[in-house]
Amino acid sequence: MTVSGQPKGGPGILWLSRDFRFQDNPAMLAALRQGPLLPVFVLDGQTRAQGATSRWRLQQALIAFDAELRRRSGHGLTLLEGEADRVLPELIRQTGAVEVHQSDWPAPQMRRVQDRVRAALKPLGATLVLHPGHLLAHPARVRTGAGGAYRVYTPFARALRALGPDLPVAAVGARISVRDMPAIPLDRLELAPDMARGAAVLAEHALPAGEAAALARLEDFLDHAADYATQRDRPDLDACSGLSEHLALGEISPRTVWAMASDRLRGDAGGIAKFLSELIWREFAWHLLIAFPQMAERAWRPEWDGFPWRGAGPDLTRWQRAETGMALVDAGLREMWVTGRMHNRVRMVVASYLTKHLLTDWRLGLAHFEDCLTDWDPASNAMNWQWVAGCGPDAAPFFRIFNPEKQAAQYDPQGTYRQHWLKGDGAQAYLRATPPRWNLPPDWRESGGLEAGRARALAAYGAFREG
Ligand SMILES: Cc1cc2nc3c(=O)[nH]c(=O)nc-3n(C[C@H](O)[C@H](O)[C@H](O)COP(=O)(O)OP(=O)(O)OC[C@H]3O[C@@H](n4cnc5c(N)ncnc54)[C@H](O)[C@@H]3O)c2cc1C
Repeated sequence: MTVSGQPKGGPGILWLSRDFRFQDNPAMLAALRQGPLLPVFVLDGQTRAQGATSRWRLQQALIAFDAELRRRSGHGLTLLEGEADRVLPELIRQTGAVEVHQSDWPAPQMRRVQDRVRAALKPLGATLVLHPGHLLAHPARVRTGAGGAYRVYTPFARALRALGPDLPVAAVGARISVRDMPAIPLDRLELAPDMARGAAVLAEHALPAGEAAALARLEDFLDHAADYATQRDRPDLDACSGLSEHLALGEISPRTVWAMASDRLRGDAGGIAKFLSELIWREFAWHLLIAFPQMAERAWRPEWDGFPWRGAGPDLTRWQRAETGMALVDAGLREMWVTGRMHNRVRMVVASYLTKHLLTDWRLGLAHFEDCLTDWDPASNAMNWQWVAGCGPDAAPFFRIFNPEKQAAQYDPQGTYRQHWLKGDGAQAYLRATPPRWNLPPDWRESGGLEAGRARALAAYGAFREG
């Protein structure tokens, strides 16, 4: 065993999977204490299994990180292909390093890879050292009185606030020493060749990637956060932070976001306080996923495993193609297809429509979001889908069925958002971005059926309850 933090003379291997940043990055600091930094990204099966859009966004994160690394050191990121439990031991043999440092991404798929890497490093006398960085607080800190996981947001949030999130660590220096290794050139990387919509459309509408963009976005949001609490549910306004994809990839740490937002709390009339409580929702999602790693596959409440969800079929296809005929639902799905983003309020309406009016299995909706979102996050996606479907912890009850028309009237009162995506420039962009084989009509068509869908959902729920 080696003691982390002691210089060994070899390079300090930093195995990146998320957390592409130079601020608040304990794993990078620890690797730098070993010697010159050797930052490695391993293009493995687990990465290729991600949805196409999040792979595309990951590529943007890698490019931005590599550019900043070159600015600070003159050398780039080492990109290698293969399974991490073969690639990393080989790197250990080549370099003589004895530790691999990683910022922990506590997703079940990464846990499996980490276990395999640990086993492969052991015969070489090398170790995998995991560092915090993806969450506000180390998961072991926030426990119930009995030492278990919370199941309800409010007591979880209270406990986290009482303990206080961990503090960010010092930023890495402006100049660092980086070890250059033969690697796949980043400009040859094509992480999402299978993306069903044109990457060009996504590139045109995507937000800038990288740590500098994340910090600028946060600063800008904090300058205008006063109205966040009252306007965050309005998809027609630009009231939200847009930070989720930066957080999903760790281009900024939640601890930095918390610290910078908390500094501005004084004098704020509730906007920033509400924003901090949303950040705790992200933390709660990870808390749940760590406690229940099957959260993306199985209902949190086991009794819901027997609910008669419908599988794939024409309803799902129409939903995926934004052809349901429900204005707010189709507008949201079009927004996601073109930009890789969807407003939170609209996500709830879209998910409710699929799982309730169309009685379709929430896992099919979750998979479509996973394929289409630039901010895909396994914890937030699974928690929210289960929340909407009614089968998760602290979930909205199944009989709470969002009415897309009422939601639209309340949250898009002038119809600007719907107009843009169904008839305006957004509609044109959407039609350009859809595969020709979908053969979509040029004009969006409205359809009815809300009441029938609601009645069918309630009847299915009633029969399910009666057993
Ligand atoms: C069905 C469904 C699926 C979702 N899938 C994802 C996903 O894959 N990835 C993802 O990051 N978010 C997901 N969300 C949560 C939420 O919609 C997005 O985090 C939010 O829209 C991001 O925009 P923003 O950064 O401007 O948010 P802001 O309103 O500015 O909120 C600030 C931050 O708080 C966190 N946050 C806000 N709302 C939620 C929430 N409901 N759950 C968890 N964290 C939240 C995010 O990190 C966000 O960046 C999902 C929501 C629903 C209803």
